[in-house]
Amino acid sequence: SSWFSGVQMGPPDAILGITEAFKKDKNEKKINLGAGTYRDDNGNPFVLPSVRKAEEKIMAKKMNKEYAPISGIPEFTDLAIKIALGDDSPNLQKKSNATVQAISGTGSLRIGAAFLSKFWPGGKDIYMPSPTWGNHVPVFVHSGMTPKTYRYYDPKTCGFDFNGCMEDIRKIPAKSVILLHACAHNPTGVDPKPEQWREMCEVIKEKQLYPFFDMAYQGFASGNCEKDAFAVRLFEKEGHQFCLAQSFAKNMGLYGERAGAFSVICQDKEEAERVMSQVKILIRPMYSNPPIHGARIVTEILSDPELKKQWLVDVKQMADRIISIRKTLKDTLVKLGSQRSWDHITDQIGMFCYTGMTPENVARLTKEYSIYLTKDGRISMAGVTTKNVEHLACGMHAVTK
Ligand SMILES: Cc1ncc(COP(=O)(O)O)c(CN[C@](O)(C(=O)O)[C@@H](O)C(=O)O)c1O
Repeated sequence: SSWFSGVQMGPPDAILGITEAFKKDKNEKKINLGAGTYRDDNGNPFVLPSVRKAEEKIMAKKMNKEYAPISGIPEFTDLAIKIALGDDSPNLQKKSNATVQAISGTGSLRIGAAFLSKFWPGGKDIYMPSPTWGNHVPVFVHSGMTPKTYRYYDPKTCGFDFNGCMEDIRKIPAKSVILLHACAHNPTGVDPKPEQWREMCEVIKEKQLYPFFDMAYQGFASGNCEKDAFAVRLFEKEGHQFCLAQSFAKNMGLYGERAGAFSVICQDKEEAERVMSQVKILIRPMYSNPPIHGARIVTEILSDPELKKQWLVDVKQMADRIISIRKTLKDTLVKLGSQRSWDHITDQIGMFCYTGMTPENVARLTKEYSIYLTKDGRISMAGVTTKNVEHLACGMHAVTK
């Protein structure tokens, strides 16, 4: 027998495996609503004009291919944390942030999980919203932390279970870590309202909990970077120390470039320097130093006022298409005579719509209509276009009436 005869075949990834199945389907009316990757109204991947311009500028500079520092390209990390916290951030003035470049959002979360697993002084439980992004659990489990949940989604309204959420947060033991989606919650598309964020901010401080923000959609949710960073900036203003995972995969369309950043907002500059030194010690044996091209693109865009202006147009264009196709989908379901309420399709925000469809509904949609989505009924709205929305609405109406 061979060395690895004991290795079992593992299941396909719940999200990325959908695309594999979609590719095998021969039906020309097939629709892929699985992975959270933006598509234009012709169903094609979208490279932002601001990204193309930034790449031209980078090529013209004929830069070398030297290693980046372990903590990444310094201009990139400065610009990344600045767009998150805003120009007048008190922590940026004090330089009390320890920010490293990471392998996109997943890599930021993974470094954060490894850091907290080793240095968090409290319990190693991390409280996540229920439901949360499928990959959150393995990222923290592989890093030695124990995932727990707090109520977040209300299946009755397909909206936010604010009361349940607050009740559960109040019960979390002091000095626990709580994971918060900064905007565009995945998979539900349900975000707290500003006044609800204020109450959550209060109770998280009162209960001495440590926020870990995952901000993978800044600018992509509402089309406005400031608006989408509301929760992170509120917590900073209210004096929380927290950590933050950022991704430029969606808001700059840099999926495969893997550009992201991980930050720990510390007490002061001296503490940030100690934390930074330990985060670098974690990174070095993981992948030594990060990829340079994506970080250079982000740096070009965020450091050049003209390119940044173009980017804000590009990201708002993506957000606006999602928002408008939500309305088209809902209106088409109503036009087809569906008796169900589909208000949540337009109430929810960001890449995803948590439709409320059951695994049986999903199985029929895939089998009978070649429509591919995750078993939990989540659809990536980016996969919906004016060309396929009719087919999608027909399928959704047929399986839910
Ligand atoms: C909340 C959240 N956090 C972090 C990430 C990581 O993203 P990246 O490492 O590419 O920067 C995603 C991406 N989630 C997906 O959009 C999704 O849920 O389909 C998809 O890209 C994925 O990897 O699953 C996410 O939705």
